[in-house]
Amino acid sequence: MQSTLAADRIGRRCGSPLRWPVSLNLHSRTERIPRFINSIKCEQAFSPQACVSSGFSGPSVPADSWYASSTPIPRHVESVKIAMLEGKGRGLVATHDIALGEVVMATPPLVLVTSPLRQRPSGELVVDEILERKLYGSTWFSVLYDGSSRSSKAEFQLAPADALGNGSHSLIPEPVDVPRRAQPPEPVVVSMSAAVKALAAASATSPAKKKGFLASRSSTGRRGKGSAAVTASKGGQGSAIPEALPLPDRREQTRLAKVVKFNCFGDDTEDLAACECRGEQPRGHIGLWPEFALFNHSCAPNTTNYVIGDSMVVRACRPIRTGEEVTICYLGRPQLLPFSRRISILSDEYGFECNCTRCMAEQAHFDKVADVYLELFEDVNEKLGPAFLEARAAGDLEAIGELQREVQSWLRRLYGLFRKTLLAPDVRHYVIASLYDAYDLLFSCAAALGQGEDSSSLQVRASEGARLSRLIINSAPRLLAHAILQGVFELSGDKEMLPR
Ligand SMILES: C[S@@+](CC[C@H](N)C(=O)[O-])C[C@H]1O[C@@H](n2cnc3c(N)ncnc32)[C@H](O)[C@@H]1O
Repeated sequence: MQSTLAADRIGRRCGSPLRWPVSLNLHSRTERIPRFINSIKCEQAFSPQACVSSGFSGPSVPADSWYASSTPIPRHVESVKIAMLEGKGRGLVATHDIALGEVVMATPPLVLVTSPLRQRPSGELVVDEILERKLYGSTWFSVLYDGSSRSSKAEFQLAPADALGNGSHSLIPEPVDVPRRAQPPEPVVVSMSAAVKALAAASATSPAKKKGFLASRSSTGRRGKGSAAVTASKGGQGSAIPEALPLPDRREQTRLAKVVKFNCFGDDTEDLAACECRGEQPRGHIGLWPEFALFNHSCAPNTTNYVIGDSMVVRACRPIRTGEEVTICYLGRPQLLPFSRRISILSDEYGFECNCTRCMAEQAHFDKVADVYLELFEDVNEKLGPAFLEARAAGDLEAIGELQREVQSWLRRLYGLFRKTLLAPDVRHYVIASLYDAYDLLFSCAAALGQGEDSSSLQVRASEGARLSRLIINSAPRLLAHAILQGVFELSGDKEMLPR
């Protein structure tokens, strides 16, 4: 969930694609968006209406208004309810059949720290805001997961949206036996300079805070990076929080920091297409959306999520049946890492062994292709990718051609193995998703060499897949491997991706 905190380290430790930001190697995300949207929807203008008619709208939420102006997004939590799930603590399950593209949840933050595009503020700022604004008085902090199994057993239910009025936000979970209604707290926005001052004052008077869980993780050097703004509720229980609420003791502060670590969500950008429609500048952000924090993880999730305005919006990316668990992916970009890397991140950073269908499928067949696959992955990210960037900067077309041939030969070897080992199609698709960087590199080589779209050469066929993948990444920054696969294999056709 705290992709911000994890991702910084993942890049260094695993040599993940974050080291070589493939998705930024040709254009920035913002620059690419209109280009790829145009390429797929040339018959439709890119407008709020186009968004709505192309599947952005959910039947139960009037989503068209979300994209027309920078109006607040109404809270929507009715499609899911809390359930106890074996081995996972609590999770969210569908209360009705959910269609592809339907809004599963739209929920406001308890606290949100924003920054300029492609800068993610540190999670420590979230902790600081919680302390500074006395948000620790919110009932949420007594029920959200804090790393202890006890916390994942706390029973409560989501307050119905209609009880709170249209456009208002509950920051209060409903205890199971004692239904409670609360007035929504008014959000406040403070400038970063105020937040930084408060931070300095608080750290001077409260040494304990520095020792908090996140404080010990400040080696990422992201704390306070760039200018940022903070949106927070005035108090987790609205006016119910007494002004004189004492600062939590050191132990409780450490626990609060853990709640932030396990439940915060951060990204480099908000949804670019939605921002364009709403006339807003996309921002980097990190925040705590308590209702959203109840989703468990899957490496092949059935939803995608992104921030519009200040709200976290979750949409189904495949049909979901009543009672089925609704999942998100905690990994962000590392979702395209090979299985062995993913499970170690989830275990190290999030404290659980992932046994989602994708991990199980890959685990069962992985040994058949593991060596070649991991070698290729390393080679592309550690050697060939950086070499391409260098060659392109130097205008060395010969070197680019050489790199292109090298990636092609890697892929031929791997596909040869696929054929020999009769890898199950679903596993093969998952493995190919993790080869996104290799395809992206082929596309980049082809583009740098000025190779045309009409050629039937491998690199151009591969580039189609890579372009589709990019399209999906751009329109849903929380990228989904299975969505990419759907795009690549259903639109291009599976065979098109095979080297000949
Ligand atoms: C943001 S919380 C999700 C909600 C949490 N299950 C609860 O009871 O509050 C993240 C934590 O949920 C658990 N979790 C999430 N996805 C899981 C999965 N696929 N398998 C096992 N545990 C999972 C892990 O303990 C993880 O650190």
